[in-house]
Amino acid sequence: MRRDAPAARCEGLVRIYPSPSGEVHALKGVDVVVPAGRLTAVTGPSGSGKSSLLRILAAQDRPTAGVAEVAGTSLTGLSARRLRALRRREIGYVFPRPGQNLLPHLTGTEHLVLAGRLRGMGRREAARQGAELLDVLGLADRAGHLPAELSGGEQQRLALAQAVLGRPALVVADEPTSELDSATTGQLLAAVAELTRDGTSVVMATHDPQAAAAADRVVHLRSGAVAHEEVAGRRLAVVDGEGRVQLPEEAMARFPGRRVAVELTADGVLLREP
Ligand SMILES: Nc1ncnc2c1ncn2[C@@H]1O[C@H](COP(=O)(O)OP(=O)(O)OP(=O)(O)O)[C@@H](O)[C@H]1O
Repeated sequence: MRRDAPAARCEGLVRIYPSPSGEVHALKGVDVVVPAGRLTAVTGPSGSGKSSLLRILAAQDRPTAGVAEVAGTSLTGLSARRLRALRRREIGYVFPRPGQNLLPHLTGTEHLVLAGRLRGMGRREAARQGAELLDVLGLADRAGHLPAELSGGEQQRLALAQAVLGRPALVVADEPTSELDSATTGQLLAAVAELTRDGTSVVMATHDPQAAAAADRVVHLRSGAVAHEEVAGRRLAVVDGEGRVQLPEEAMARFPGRRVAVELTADGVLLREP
């Protein structure tokens, strides 16, 4: 994969779930770029579509409409077999609960050897890279331990090592710090920062302000659409391909009649109450 290209991107992503009480429009045309070698956080209230977006980027689900690409490959047109192969090679996934990521009867090293084998690596190479990763993530002295002998934070760092082994194009983490306290969250985020410095691309859903603050880019969802992004401390509204922008909630209050007069000025675009 070209490391200057984005690790993943999606455009006009729509996900509609059928349900007995009617359709649920979880994603309503989402455009997101996940830059390579960076941590991108996806935030937003409960039900705003974070997991729906991440499941599609992780090739675990298909969109109803729109484009999703990982490492330059469109996920939408792939057969189930090719999607599975891409997922195995190019995507690492971390679940929210430490126990969901690990098998109770495998040691740290055995988890990493298995992850490497699934990515097509030889046992010896997987063990070598696994040992390197455990060292980077501060788990070298836990290599022979079973998950039950690790703390929640250590389990999540092992899950991260497992997701990163073999350098997939994208690591997707759904609320990986949700069950960790502030100190162990800090250790996990430091581990993520170490990995992104080394070129790993991570997209992480989170409710945790500490985790969002550690990200290079924050994509904030509201009701299935991108409300705004934060890059280098600046809040940016997102204009989609059709020219739609979500106004900040504070700005919505200015337009109770839901109609605006749009004026192009020398230095921008002005929205006024008509
Ligand atoms: N399989 C499904 N079938 C029907 N509706 C679903 C399904 N999965 C999610 N939804 C609905 O889609 C919307 C978005 O859900 P999603 O899980 O993506 O939100 P979220 O931002 O990750 O929420 P949370 O922070 O609570 O995990 C919600 O209204 C949810 O109830």
